[in-house]
Amino acid sequence: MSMMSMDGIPGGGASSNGVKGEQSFGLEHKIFNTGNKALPTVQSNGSSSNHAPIVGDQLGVPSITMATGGTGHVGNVTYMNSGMLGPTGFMQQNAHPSTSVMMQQPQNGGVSRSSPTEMPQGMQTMSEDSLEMRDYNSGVHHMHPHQMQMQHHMQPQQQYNMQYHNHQQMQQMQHYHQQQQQYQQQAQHHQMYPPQIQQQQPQQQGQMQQPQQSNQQQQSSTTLQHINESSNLSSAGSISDREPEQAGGTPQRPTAPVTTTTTEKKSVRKRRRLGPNDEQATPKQERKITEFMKVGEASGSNVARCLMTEYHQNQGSPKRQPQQNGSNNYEPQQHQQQHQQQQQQQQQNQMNQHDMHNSYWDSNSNSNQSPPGQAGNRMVRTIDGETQTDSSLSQRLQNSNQSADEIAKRDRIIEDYRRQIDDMNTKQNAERRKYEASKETIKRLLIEKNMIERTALRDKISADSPRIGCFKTTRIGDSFRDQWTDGWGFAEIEKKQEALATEKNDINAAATLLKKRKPAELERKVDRKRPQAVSIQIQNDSNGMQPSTSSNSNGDDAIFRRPEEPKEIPPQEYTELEEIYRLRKEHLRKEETDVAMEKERLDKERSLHMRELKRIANESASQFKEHQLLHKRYLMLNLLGKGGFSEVWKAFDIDENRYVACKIHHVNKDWKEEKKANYVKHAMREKDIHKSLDHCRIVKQYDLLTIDNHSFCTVLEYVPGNDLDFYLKQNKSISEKEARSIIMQVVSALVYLNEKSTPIIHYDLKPANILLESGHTFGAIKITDFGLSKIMEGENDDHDGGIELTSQFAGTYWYLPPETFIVPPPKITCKVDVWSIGVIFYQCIYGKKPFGHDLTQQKILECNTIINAREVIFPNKPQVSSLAQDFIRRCLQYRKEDRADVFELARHDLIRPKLPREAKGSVSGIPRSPSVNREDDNI
Ligand SMILES: Nc1ncnc2c1ncn2[C@@H]1O[C@H](COP(=O)(O)OP(=O)(O)OP(=O)(O)O)[C@@H](O)[C@H]1O
Repeated sequence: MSMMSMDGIPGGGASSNGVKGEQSFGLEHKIFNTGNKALPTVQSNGSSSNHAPIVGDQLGVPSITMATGGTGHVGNVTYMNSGMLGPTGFMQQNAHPSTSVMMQQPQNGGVSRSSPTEMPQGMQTMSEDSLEMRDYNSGVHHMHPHQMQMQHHMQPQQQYNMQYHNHQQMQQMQHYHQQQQQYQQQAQHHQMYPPQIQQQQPQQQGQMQQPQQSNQQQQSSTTLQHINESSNLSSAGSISDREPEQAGGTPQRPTAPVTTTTTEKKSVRKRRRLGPNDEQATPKQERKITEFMKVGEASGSNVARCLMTEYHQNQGSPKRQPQQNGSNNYEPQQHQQQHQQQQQQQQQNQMNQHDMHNSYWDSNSNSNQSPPGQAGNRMVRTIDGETQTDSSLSQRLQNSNQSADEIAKRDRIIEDYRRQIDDMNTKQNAERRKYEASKETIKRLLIEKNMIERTALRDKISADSPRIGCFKTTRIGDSFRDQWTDGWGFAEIEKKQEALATEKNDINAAATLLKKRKPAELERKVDRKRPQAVSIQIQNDSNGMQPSTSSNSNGDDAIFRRPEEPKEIPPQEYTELEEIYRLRKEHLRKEETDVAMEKERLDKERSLHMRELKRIANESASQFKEHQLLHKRYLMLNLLGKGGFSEVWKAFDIDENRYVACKIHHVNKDWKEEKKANYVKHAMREKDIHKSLDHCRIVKQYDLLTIDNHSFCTVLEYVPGNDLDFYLKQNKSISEKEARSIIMQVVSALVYLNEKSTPIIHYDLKPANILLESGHTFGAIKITDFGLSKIMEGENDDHDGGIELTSQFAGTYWYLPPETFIVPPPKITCKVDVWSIGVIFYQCIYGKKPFGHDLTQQKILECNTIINAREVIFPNKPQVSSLAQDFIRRCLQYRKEDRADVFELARHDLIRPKLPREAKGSVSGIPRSPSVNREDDNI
């Protein structure tokens, strides 16, 4: 935290009403900047030589501490948080964080009481002579920032030195007096020149101010001319180290010229920075100046501003200029107004002074009595020996000049900042335009891509329809219905199958006949033990003797006669034919398998095709088919599916650059209000529950939007693959390993739901709500659809406890446990989901549901199928491990009290993490499932 302080700034002598500053006062202003607001507090304590407290703001912005003082009295003005314009109208300035500035302006030889011991160590060590850099042509000080910074550190040293060399300075005053008389004449001449500094802001002065301006220009010109002509300050003055109470109203005048020694030169060099009014301060007048300062707070006194301006001139980087109300906004116009006011007040003051030209800067003087001052910081002071007013006026002129420089400099800096801000705004706007344009481009490309995909899909559907089939609207009774009609693909397969069947029959027949014509020797070889009668029969057959079917055989009966038995063929021929028929049968079997597989593929294609046709029909009927942009963010791409009261769209989140699934809930306009309210209630509950969930096996819910009076949308994580239901419809069943992998993940999600402070029952676990990320069953899954889920709020989730089942008979019956069908329903627990897991596992492995597989929901209800589902029966095929069967059995326990809970499932040997053999049963405190023998695990 840095601090800047100005000690010894004259307070009373420079008052705007012309009262000479003989007062001693202590004044402390503090502005505690809280964010953008500076809260001024004014303390007038009358203390002398009060160094401003080192106060810093917590925001790392330098605080400015200014101390104004009369003779030996210092009024401290502390501004915190880098305000540039304090409550008194003083201009404040940011300091470099490492910069501390102490400026003194002894008043008419008065000496600040700042003691060396009070100075920070670093402030006492700087050389003072090397830092001034003046532009003699312009009369304006230009200092390298580094030099300015060094000056800041130098001032306390000067102050210190002045206190110890006042007596030498007194001796020099006589000499200065003589010089000043010459300078007065020159100054009167220079007064006539227009000030350069005024030319910097001519346009900012109003028309009404023109007369004052010209006057002011004269004043400034004087100062500037002095600066032009003075490289070193010729100063003399009544610099006194008297204590305030000793200081009289009139400063002591030097009595005789004194030859300046080297030591004296140094001392003069040190003291030249004392303010002109230091000695004039008296306790009596302190009150007045205090009042002035108070007035200055309101009006922004000229003197205070001059002092502050001088102070600011020593600062390297004016940055923020708070308004008088304390805000830290950049206000160059405010600067200019202040500048104008300042100039006017200066003119007023200067007009009241009759002998104001007693001092000037002698650019050509190399007088040793005028030590080279530091630019900006050095208070060049000449004293005419007659009045203190002259020197203070001269000082004020200089201050005014410096103030004008500083203001102009600040204006330039502010202008720079403004330009930078404008540039940044322009860049930002350009970036924003680019961003918007890229969003538009992404949107356009996505729509284009989607249109291409849609077209391709529709083309494919159209092309596939004749082969696979399509829905045809047919009249059934009074109504029309879409009925499925298979395409030629199925007919072809049928034909193939028929052809194969015919061929198979032919081969079988031929093979049978061949057997009958089997040569006897082959027969004998094959079956030597064959009974004689059979042998004779064969011989008869081979001789063409037909057994008579009727005793009465005549020509008319010939057509009814049994065909003659084929004659025996030679063994070679028989063997060849037999081989041919056998091979043909084998081939037929292969062909039959191929056709069966083709048929299966076609069936899958058909279910996909049917789903796609339905989807396209729903998509075409949807109000979102035209790539709507919901909430200027979610670009609707294509319909994923339609549920009971909702449709799920694949969308692209333009803000987050990701695909999402937008589930749009529609409230039917024709519903009764009660039903609407109930639906919305459920949807809201789904949203609330889902929103709180964050698990890798649960689809995330990102957002909820209202679309119109009848629909709203939940934005969900998009899962690219199909759901398990569709997969099972396509593949009938999956392997136990794959099923176990899916169940393991579902259990993991359920454990998460049950570990929450208020456990959640999903209540609608089924293959359709298990999404397969990769589209197949050997990848990750995510569960979704919390539309029927329930929170176990305030309920005890033990075996006997549970929550009321408020929505009985909602859900999918094949997957719901018996207790949900009992009327009235008992309390339900998370074991509802455990039952569902058992059904899903069973269905995955065996390709059918354990209870009511072929029944409709309605039938299940009517037949009390689930209420009677007391025991699960496992088919012989496919072979399933006893572990898996045990797992299913634990899930499908009829009584919920006997059923495993989610945590027990997680501990089941089938799915629990496999640990090293030696650690089994002891790690993580998970006991082995007692009813299962791991040796049986043959998965
Ligand atoms: N987050 C998602 N990512 C990808 N597809 C999804 C997502 N959520 C749902 N779907 C798909 O959208 C379709 C419709 O989903 P929805 O949940 O509405 O269907 P449902 O479960 O059959 O209907 P209901 O809600 O009436 O039970 C399904 O095919 C489902 O696979």
